[in-house]
Parts: sequence; structure tokens; C-alpha cells
Amino acid sequence: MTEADEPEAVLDALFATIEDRRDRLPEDSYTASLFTHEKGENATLEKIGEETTEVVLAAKDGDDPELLAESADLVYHLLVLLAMKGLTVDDLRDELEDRF
Ligand SMILES: N=c1c2ncn([C@@H]3O[C@H](COP(=O)(O)OP(=O)(O)OP(=O)(O)O)[C@@H](O)[C@H]3O)c2ncn1[C@@H]1O[C@H](COP(=O)(O)O)[C@@H](O)[C@H]1O
Repeated sequence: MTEADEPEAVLDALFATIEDRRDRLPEDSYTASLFTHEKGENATLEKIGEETTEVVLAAKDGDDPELLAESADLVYHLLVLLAMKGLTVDDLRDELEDRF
């Protein structure tokens, strides 16, 4: 069983993978390309904008599978942005817990 087999741990496993790609920069990794490309931060921010629009349109259309797929794309790119800024998924968890 991997860490990601625990449903509550999937965000931690995904974030650890993003940090690994950021730190090791493997050539075949889309995530690493966002960290290495000169305009990687802009590309990440653009993706967040695009995916947000796609989430809104999927919700408006009542397309639940599309809503879930676009939400996953959005969460992934948000986590990449946090990693770019030196923030972590634990920081996000703390922020959410403070509001709970
Ligand atoms: N969760 C994701 C994830 N979500 C989206 N993407 C990529 O984000 C890119 C942009 O997404 P889009 O939906 O915009 O796809 P697109 O091909 O540009 O399509 P259009 O927008 O043009 O329609 C695509 O290349 C997707 O593959 C992701 N790439 C990686 N991950 C995770 O990151 C891990 C490491 O991946 P690598 O960095 O590739 O090793 C993977 O195991 C996954 O768990």
C-alpha cells in the first residue's frame, strides 16, 4: 500500500511529489517544467485562471464528472503555486483549521 492509498493522505502525497519534482527537476516531468521554464510562474498562474473558468462552466452546465476533473486540475496547480512560493500543504491545512 502506498501513502496515496489512504484517502486523507492523497494531498500530502501529491504535494510531496510536487516538491520532489521541484527539487530534482527530472526532464520528463510536467511539474518540473513549471519550475524550470523562465515563464513557469506565469504559466502556472494562467493555468489557475483557465481551470477556474472551466470549474465555473462545468458547474453551470451541471456536468459533475467535468467539474471533478477540472477541480483536480485546479487543486494540482494551486499546490504547485504554493510550492513555488515556499509554502506547504501544511500551511494550507493550518489556515483551514484556523477557520474551522
Ligand atoms: N495532478 C497532476 C496534474 N493535473 C494536471 N496536470 C497536467 O497539467 C497540464 C495542463 O493541464 P490541462 O488540463 O490544461 O491540459 P492540456 O493538455 O494543456 O489541455 P488543454 O488545456 O489544452 O485542453 C497537463 O499536461 C496535465 O497533464 C498534472 N500533472 C501532474 N499531476 C500530478 O503530478 C504528479 C507528477 O507528474 P509529473 O510532474 O508529470 O511527473 C503526477 O503523478 C500527478 O499526480
